[in-house]
Amino acid sequence: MPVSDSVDRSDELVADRSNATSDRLPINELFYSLQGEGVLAGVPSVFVRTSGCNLRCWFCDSYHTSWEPTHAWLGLEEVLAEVESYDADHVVLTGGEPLLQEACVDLLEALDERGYHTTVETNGTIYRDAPIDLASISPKLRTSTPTAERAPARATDGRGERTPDAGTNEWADRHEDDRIDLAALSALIERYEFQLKFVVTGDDDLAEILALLDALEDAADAGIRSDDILLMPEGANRQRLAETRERTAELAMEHGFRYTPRLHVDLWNDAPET
Ligand SMILES: C[S@@+](CC[C@H](N)C(=O)[O-])C[C@H]1O[C@@H](n2cnc3c(N)ncnc32)[C@H](O)[C@@H]1O
Ligand SMILES: Nc1nc2[nH]cc(C(=O)O)c2c(=O)[nH]1
Ligand code: SF4
Ligand SMILES: [Mg+2]
Repeated sequence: MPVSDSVDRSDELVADRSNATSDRLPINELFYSLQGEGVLAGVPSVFVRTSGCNLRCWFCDSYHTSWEPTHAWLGLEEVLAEVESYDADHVVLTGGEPLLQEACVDLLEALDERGYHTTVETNGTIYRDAPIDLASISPKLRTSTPTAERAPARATDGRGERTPDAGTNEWADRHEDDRIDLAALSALIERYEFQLKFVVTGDDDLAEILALLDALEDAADAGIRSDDILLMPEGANRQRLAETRERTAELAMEHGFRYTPRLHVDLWNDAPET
């Protein structure tokens, strides 16, 4: 279900409380696929993708929810009806940053009441109290921060007009300031079953991952097992994944962490709604 029918200024999606507190959600896409990442990789799932993000990773594979957010505002009942039209037990709420949206709590409660297993894909900067079966947390490392050299990439099919420097200067500082929130991360891992899924661009990321895990273990009243930590190769398309996946797998083995593939990219490259 392609629902990207309008373009909002990103600030409005992050800051507009009147929308955020309504029972409507800015939906960028809603589709049925296989969970492509993490401990539930391979599980048939309905994906509900909200628009709007408080960060701007240069590599974001969901450009139209972050750098140039597009969406339709759908009521809770409309979202539920669409979800229920698929024969699936698992729902993945993602974005953009889904936990920006206050209405996501009502959606998660309604999904829980209907017996769905819910995964929330989040960058870990926002905590909300909701029936979440798996908090799939992907804290952003400093190599995610946009710079003049690392600007948002164009999809291989040429979708979207992506000017290489779109918003880079404005967002670089904001992204760097906001990407790690130890209090939010602690609250998430204390309250929910979780996985910590790090996007790996190269060897330099590991020192930061290890330091963050140390800081989080000190801050949170929850244990972190190596099984909870997943390294995922950076790559929005097959070509890029081919460059990053082998080294990411080696790093996972060196440190006793899990490796997660990006099954949907292997299967469908960077096609929308997959
Ligand atoms: C688009 S994000 C939406 C959820 C949330 N904003 C987040 O970042 O976790 C969904 C997942 O895709 C990952 N991701 C985004 N772009 C990627 C890329 N180029 N390569 C690998 N993973 C990527 C994110 O780290 C996250 O785990
Ligand atoms: N198939 C598939 N699996 C996914 N797992 C997490 C995704 C996301 O964008 O959050 C995602 C996605 O976009 N597609
Ligand atoms: S936090 Fe998630 S949605 Fe936001 S820019 Fe980064 S990868 Fe994209
Ligand atoms: Mg995705």
